[in-house]
Amino acid sequence: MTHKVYLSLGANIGDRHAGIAAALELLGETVGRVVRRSSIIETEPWGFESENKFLNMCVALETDLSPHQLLVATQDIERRLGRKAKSAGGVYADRLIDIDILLYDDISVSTPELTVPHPHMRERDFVMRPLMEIMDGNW
Ligand SMILES: Nc1ncnc2c1ncn2[C@@H]1O[C@H](COP(=O)(O)OP(=O)(O)OP(=O)(O)O)[C@@H](O)[C@H]1O
Ligand SMILES: Nc1nc2c(c(=O)[nH]1)N=C(CO)CN2
Repeated sequence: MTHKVYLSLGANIGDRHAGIAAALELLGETVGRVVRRSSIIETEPWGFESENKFLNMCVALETDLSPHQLLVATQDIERRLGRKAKSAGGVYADRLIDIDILLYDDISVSTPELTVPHPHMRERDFVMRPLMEIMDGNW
């Protein structure tokens, strides 16, 4: 059974374009087919102070993974690309790559590890601008 998912990608340190390109490649290998990708935008850090601007984009994929399998896969990609610490308690930090699960079909998930739709997506311009570019009106 194939599911449609929307992800947000962000990077604000290192070679940001290379980080995003590597994440897209690994998503294609381990998650599923990338069916749409937004343009890449440069954005000011949101929710924390840093002099390092982000590159952000959104992608739509078709996947056979369950929501939790998808979270494990995206976190594995973050680790493989050198991301060290996870955020805790809403305190953000610079990151080589961040992959957030925005939407998974039309379902809601609410577990300690995973909340879908992503709880902060609507208030984040760096998510909504690229997402609107690639949404096909089914949400
Ligand atoms: N929809 C989701 N997508 C990705 N991670 C999620 C989601 N819902 C809950 N999480 C949890 O959030 C934890 C923190 O993830 P991370 O460090 O990437 O947060 P963040 O991206 O800095 O902050 P935010 O969650 O506000 O975007 C993860 O370990 C994961 O279990
Ligand atoms: N501009 C921008 N700001 C952020 C971002 C991000 O991807 N882009 N991610 C965060 C934690 O998920 C916190 N702040």
